[in-house]
Amino acid sequence: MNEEYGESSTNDEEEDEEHTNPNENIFNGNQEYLICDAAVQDKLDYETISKKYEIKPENLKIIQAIGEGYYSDVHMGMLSSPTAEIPVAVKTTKTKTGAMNAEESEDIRKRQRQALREELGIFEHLQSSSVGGHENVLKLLGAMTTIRTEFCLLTEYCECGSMDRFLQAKWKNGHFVDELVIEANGNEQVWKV
Ligand SMILES: Nc1ncnc2c1ncn2[C@@H]1O[C@H](COP(=O)(O)OP(=O)(O)OP(=O)(O)O)[C@@H](O)[C@H]1O
Repeated sequence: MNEEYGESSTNDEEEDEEHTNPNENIFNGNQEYLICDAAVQDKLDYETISKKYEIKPENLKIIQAIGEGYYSDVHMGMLSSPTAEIPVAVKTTKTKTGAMNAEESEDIRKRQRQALREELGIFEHLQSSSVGGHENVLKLLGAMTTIRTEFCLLTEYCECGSMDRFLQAKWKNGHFVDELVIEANGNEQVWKV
C-alpha cells in the first residue's frame, strides 16, 4: 500500500485497550493514520518501509492465532492477490502488553513495532537478488507499515509450524533419522525431511 494518509483522530483509550479476541484487535477497521504535525520520531513510526511489500488491509483476512514470540503475536491469514488466495503467517505487535497504564502500553508497542521493523529489514535483505534468496529461507510476502494499529509483516505460512518444535517432536518420536533423505538437486545434494 502506498497511499498518502490524511489526518484522523487518535483515540488513546482505544489504542490501549487490551483485547481478548486477537482477531478483534487487528485489522478490525479501527485504524490510526499519520498525524501531519506529529513529532519526527512519531512520524518515523508510520513511514513506509518498503513500497514493494506494502499491502492493503482489505487484501488480508485473519483466520486464527498460531503462535507468539517475545515481541509479536502470529496469526494465520489469507492474502488476496489478483490471481489467488495465499495462506500467510501474519506477525503483529502483541495484543496484550501487560502494561500498567496507557503510556507504558504505548511505549511497549512502540518497541514491538521497532523490533518488527528491524525483522522486516532483515527479511527484505534476505529476499534480495544480490543475496540470492533461497528456497529454504522463509519468503516475505507483504507488510503493512503505515497504519500503526495494523503494523504487521507477512511471510509464507509453514504448515508444520516452527522448525525447532517440528524437529524436537520428530526426535522424541524416534522418526527423525528414518525420515532424513538426501535428494540430488542438480550438482548439489540437499537434505530433505
Ligand atoms: N511462517 C510461519 N508459519 C507457521 N507458523 C509460524 C510462522 N512464523 C511463526 N509461526 C509460529 O509463531 C511462533 C512465534 O513466531 P516466531 O518464531 O517468528 O517468533 P519469535 O522469533 O520467537 O518472536 P520474536 O521475533 O517476537 O522474538 C512460532 O513458534 C510458530 O509456531
